[in-house]
Amino acid sequence: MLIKALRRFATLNMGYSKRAYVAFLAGNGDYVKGVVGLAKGLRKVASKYPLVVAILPDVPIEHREILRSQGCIVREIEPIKPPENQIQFAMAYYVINYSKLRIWSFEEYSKMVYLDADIQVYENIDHLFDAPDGYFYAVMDCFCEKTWSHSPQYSIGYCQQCPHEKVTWPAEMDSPPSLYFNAGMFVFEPSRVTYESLLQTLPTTPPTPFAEQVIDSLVSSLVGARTGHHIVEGSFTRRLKKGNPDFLNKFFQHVYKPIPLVYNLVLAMLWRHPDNVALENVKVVHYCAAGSKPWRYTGKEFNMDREDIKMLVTKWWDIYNDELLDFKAEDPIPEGETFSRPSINVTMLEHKISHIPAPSAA
Ligand SMILES: O=c1ccn([C@@H]2O[C@H](COP(=O)(O)OP(=O)(O)O[C@H]3O[C@H](CO)[C@H](O)[C@H](O)[C@H]3O)[C@@H](O)[C@H]2O)c(=O)[nH]1
Ligand SMILES: O[C@H]1[C@H](O)[C@@H](O)[C@H](O)[C@@H](O)[C@H]1O
Ligand SMILES: [Mn+2]
Repeated sequence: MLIKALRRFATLNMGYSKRAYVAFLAGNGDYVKGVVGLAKGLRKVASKYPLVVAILPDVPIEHREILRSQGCIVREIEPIKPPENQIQFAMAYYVINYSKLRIWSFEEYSKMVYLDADIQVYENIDHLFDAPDGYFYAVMDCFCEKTWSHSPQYSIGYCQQCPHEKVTWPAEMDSPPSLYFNAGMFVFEPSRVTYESLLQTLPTTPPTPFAEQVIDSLVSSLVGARTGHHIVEGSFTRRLKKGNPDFLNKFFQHVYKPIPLVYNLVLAMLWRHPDNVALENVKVVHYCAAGSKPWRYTGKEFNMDREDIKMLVTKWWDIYNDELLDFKAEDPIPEGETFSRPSINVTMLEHKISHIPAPSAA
């Protein structure tokens, strides 16, 4: 009896101590290449933890097989369809991203690092798992690109990456918006309670254009600052003027801890805030700028002919094409991954990641 109970405790405890990276894949398009590249990249930097891929039912069997053959743990998830009012506001392209919320239900893992399929990891980041529990860690976003033209931040030229030197937040617009993270990479703790709360909060959350991560053409006309359109006052427009955060940003607002941008280099930082970026220190690159997905890269889009971009695209392909990085039968079976104790001192890590990076120290 006692032995049985102890065994059960040990199993539960082992389950609790599991850690993994997690990516998200939808559709039958070419994003599967991104996930394959990511799996190989994580192998190259000798990550100790497996890559779980949360896939929607529309991912074809052949793509699932490719992922398994690359050592990924494939987990099908049910799509999450946001309420109608949110679909009409969110950019269609991002609507599938609500399904990402399912990863909070992966409770057999105590901590996970989410990575978009258009991310590559160039240096080992396993130490992120040792960050103190109870927070949501991610990198602060940049508001300078056209994709942000719907936002009040963009309309007045304000960016949290250089809040003081360029534009200050106008007093008539209340307090400045809270820190906003890019949801392409984050460290989180799966939990049923959080998961249920996320799903329950979703229908009551005001619609936003970056879907799970705010606002579209109607909204930008409501904001009106740039277009000169009439602003209809109301609680909705007041929220917009403050910078209505997208769903995850709003949900985790009070536990969000910014980490240095080396953990998620949003490519536009290279031309929007070059002083903040020391490319040689960057560990994780997010190919999110228009035209930068390595598997679709042509070099023709705006800024895509830059030398640093060409170098980063080549670097991605080198990993993707490297057969030595393919998963081999003798490689450890990822499902068994657990950990025993933190590999680095937690206090050191806390110090390392809990500050907002100074512009020159990125
Ligand atoms: O056809 C597709 C399109 C997207 N995706 C998945 O969805 C992710 C998000 O798409 P992109 O990477 O193309 O988009 P961005 O990087 O511009 O998106 C950012 O904003 C989004 C808002 O919904 C999400 O928060 C996303 O994680 C964040 O990085 C992809 O990485 C990929 O994992 C697919 O699997 N198939
Ligand atoms: O948060 C946003 C979002 O991820 C967009 O898709 C990307 O194009 C932007 O550059 C980024 O700031
Ligand atoms: Mn992305």
